[in-house]
This record gives sequence, structure tokens and C-alpha cells, in this order.
Amino acid sequence: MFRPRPAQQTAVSQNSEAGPSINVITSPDIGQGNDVSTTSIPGPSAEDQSFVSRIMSDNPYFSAGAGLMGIGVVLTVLRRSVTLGTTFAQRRMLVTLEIPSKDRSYPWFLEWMAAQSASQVGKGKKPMGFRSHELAVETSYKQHENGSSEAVFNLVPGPGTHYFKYQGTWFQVKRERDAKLMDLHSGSPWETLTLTTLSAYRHLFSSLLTEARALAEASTEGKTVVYTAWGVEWRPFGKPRGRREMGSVVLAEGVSEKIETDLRSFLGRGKWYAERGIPYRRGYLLHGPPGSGKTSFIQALAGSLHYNICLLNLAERGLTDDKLNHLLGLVPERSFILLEDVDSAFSKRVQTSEDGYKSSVTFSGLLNALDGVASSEERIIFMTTNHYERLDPALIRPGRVDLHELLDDAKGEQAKRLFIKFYGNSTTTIENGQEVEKGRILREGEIPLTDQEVEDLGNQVQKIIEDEYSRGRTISMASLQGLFIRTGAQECLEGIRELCRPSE
Ligand SMILES: Nc1ncnc2c1ncn2[C@@H]1O[C@H](COP(=O)(O)OP(=O)(O)OP(=O)(O)O)[C@@H](O)[C@H]1O
Repeated sequence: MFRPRPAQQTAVSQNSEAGPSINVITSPDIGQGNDVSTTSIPGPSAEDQSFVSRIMSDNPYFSAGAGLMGIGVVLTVLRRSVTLGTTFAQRRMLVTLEIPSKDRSYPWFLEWMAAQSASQVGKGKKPMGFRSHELAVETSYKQHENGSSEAVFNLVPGPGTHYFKYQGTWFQVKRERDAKLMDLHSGSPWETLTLTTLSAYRHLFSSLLTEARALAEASTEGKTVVYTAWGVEWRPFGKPRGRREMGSVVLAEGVSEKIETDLRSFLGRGKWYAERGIPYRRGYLLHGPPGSGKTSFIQALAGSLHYNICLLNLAERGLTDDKLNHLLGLVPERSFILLEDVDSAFSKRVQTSEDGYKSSVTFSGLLNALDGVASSEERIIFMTTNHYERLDPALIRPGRVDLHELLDDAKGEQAKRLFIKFYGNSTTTIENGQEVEKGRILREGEIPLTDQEVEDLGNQVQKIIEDEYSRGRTISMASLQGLFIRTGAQECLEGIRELCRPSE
């Protein structure tokens, strides 16, 4: 039976060693008998490559793609090595210092940079300046001897990258502002300064920061810094103020000396307190009518002892017992804590203020904060009030308030001393921290009085005040000061009686 034979037959067989191979069975022309020849094509392993390369060399698209891919790989490797190399070099050769805006050295550094460029400008040189196109302005006020002040504009690096040279070495400063993060206390955006220089000069960081700190301290030297509470921390309020000389606050005889002596003796007894396990703190309460010199005296006393003042307003919005406690535990060194008008802080608390606000410091919270943890750290608290009678006895018991002192309306001899301070021929000022006697500056058209004339007029002032006092009328020291500023020595005598008021 005739069986038609396929002209060509393909079969796949398993090549035991080299994997599957394709056997192509080709038949010779019909009529040439049954001769069958078999050709074997190699499998994908060893032979695979020649197969792939054949396809690639035969196909121009494949070969071009492979070429491009190769270049891409090489470039990626190169790029990566450059990045790694740079990072490595940076790590080995450069050093960076980060100063966040929360750190105390942050304003010091900016002030230092401003001072560097300003001092160079002053000398008529090119500003030291930093190489930059992004500047920010810091305005400060310079006080002249005659009391007038002038605004000084200092250019500091704004957000961006800047370069400057310090002790012959280049530094890069990057000032970055975070648009999303905010300093909740100051309300200003979170910022970071990053200083970079060569590793070999890393020691210059500390000398640069030391210089910046010294500059900041020099600007407060001989001045009193007033701190106020910003959230849970103390921040300087305005520029440091020139010290007020003690003699400029005229109190009734012996009062000033009594408080000063008490405080000085306390300051020298830290060891004594520690040995007995007594908390090292002292409280003072100055009470009396408005304008009797309570705040002025505390300022002058702080200046004379080279102390600063932490001013706390108990009725402040957002102040809670916890915050108060925290703040009193973090008072900057050599500072008095000043609580003004302590009475009103608590009478307001019961009521609600006009805008419906209620402060959340409680009376017991204040007592706890005043007592604090029994610490060996020095704590000096001054409180003032116009209404002594309204104070809760718990607030002013010994241990919380150790010295109560009345600063009253003007007494006769007190008014005379103030008069002589204003119209006498010499006046005391503070220069380089020292009290210096100087001739008084006369106002325009004023004829100077002899010492005897000043004394006689002073006696008359004393007599008027005593006379008024016997009639139950008094005048505050602040009103007298105002009168002496406005009028001449003779003229003021007439004005005193008018300013006297029935005493409360
Ligand atoms: N005893 C004083 N000697 C010299 N100046 C005084 C005296 N008392 C008040 N003054 C002047 O009056 C002004 C107000 O004084 P100060 O604020 O110290 O008074 P105060 O007693 O704290 O008033 P208040 O109770 O209203 O807070 C200041 O400019 C101060 O110079």
C-alpha cells in the first residue's frame, strides 16, 4: 500500500547532555530511495550564546540597543562612582557645623557676621562681607552720649549659600528656612545655619563661636537684660538697657540701704543655706502707691549687682501652672524674678477679662512654683503691688516673702533730695560701670543756682510737702519727677501744691 511520506519531518528530541536539541530530518528528492540525513542544532546553553549573538549580529535593532544599553550602564556606574567619590572626599576633607535657630549661638553668629562687615565698613575698607547675592537686614540702634539714638543697618546672610573668609580660611554658610516648621514660641520659621570648611581647619569653628559669644556678651556688658517669658523659655525683651544708677531712685531714708544690705548678705551665704538644707532663695515684696519707685528701684538694684531681670506677667494669656513652674525652674543665671502687681493677677483671675479670656494660673499653682523643688540654686524673687491689703497671707508668708517694704508717696526730705538731684550743680552718671560725678547740663536759658540757693529751695520743697502731708495730701515721686522735668527750680515750687492729692 502506498503510504505517502511527508517531504520533510521535524522532531524534537532530548539530548541527554546538552539539553533539548532540534533534529531536522530532511528527505532527499523523491525517487532517491529512503536515505534520511539528520542535522543537529545546539541547545540554549553553550550554544545559546552563539545563537543570541547570531541574532544580534544579524539584527541591526538588537545590536544598536545592546550598544546603547552598554553605554548607559557604564555611565551609571561612572556617575555613581563620582557621587561616591565626592561624598567620600567630602567626608574626609570637609567638616560641617549645624546651628539650629533654637540654639543660643544662632543669633550670636548672625550678629558676629553683621559686626564683621560693619566694622570693616567703619574703617573705610571693603566690607569683609560674605560672597552672596541673598542678604537680610538686621537693624540695631546706636545710643549716642547725648541720649539720641541712630538706626544702624547691618547686612547679614539671608537664606541661601554664602562664603566668607575667617583667619585666612574660606567658609561656606548655608542659611536654610523651613517653610513648614515654625518655632512656636517666637512664631518665626525654623531655620538652620550650616557652616562648612576644610577638615584641617575644624578648630576654627570653636574659636569663631567663642568670638561670637564674646561679642554678644560685650554688647550686654554694663547693661541690664530684661527677659520675658516666650512659651516655656525666657527671651531677652528688646535691647539690653543701660544700668540705672542706685542714686537716681530716691527712697525714704534707710529703705534702699536696708534692702540692698539684706540682698548682699543673702548672696554671700549660699554655703550656709546648703549646709542646713534650706532652699537658697529670698523673696522681697515692695508695696506702695503707683509711681513710688518700686520698679525703678528693682532695676537699679539689679544693675548695681550686675544682675538681669526676668519679668513675669501672671495674667499672661496661655500661662498655665505647668509653664509657670517650668519657667521658674529655668531662670537664666544672675537674674531676679520680678512679679509685678501680684494682687491684680489673682483678682483678675476670678473675673473674666473684657475679651472673655481667663488666665489659667491658679493661686495654688503660683505657690507651688514659688516654693519650687527644694533646690540649692539661688532664687531671688521680687514682687510688687499697689494693694498690700488684698494679698493672701499664704503668698507673703516667710519663706515666700522674707522682706516686706513700703515705698510710699514722697516724704518731705525725700522730695528735697530729688529736687537737689535735678537742680543741684553736679549729677551722678554711670560710666564703665562706675558712678561718676559730673557738672549738671543746664537747660536753655537757665541761670545756674549756687549750692546755697539749691539748698534753700530744697528746704522750701520739703516744707510744702510736710505741710500738705499734715493736711492728708500727698504727691507721688513720679509726679514730682514729672514736674521737675517740666519746670525750672523756682517755678516748680508753685506747682507742687496743685499736684498733691488726698492720700488713700
Ligand atoms: N523714688 C523715686 N525716685 C526717683 N524717681 C522715681 C521714684 N519713684 C518714681 N520715680 C520715677 O517715676 C517713674 C515711675 O516709677 P516706677 O515705675 O518705678 O514706679 P512704681 O512704684 O513701680 O509704679 P507702679 O506701682 O505704678 O508700677 C519712673 O520714671 C521713675 O524714674
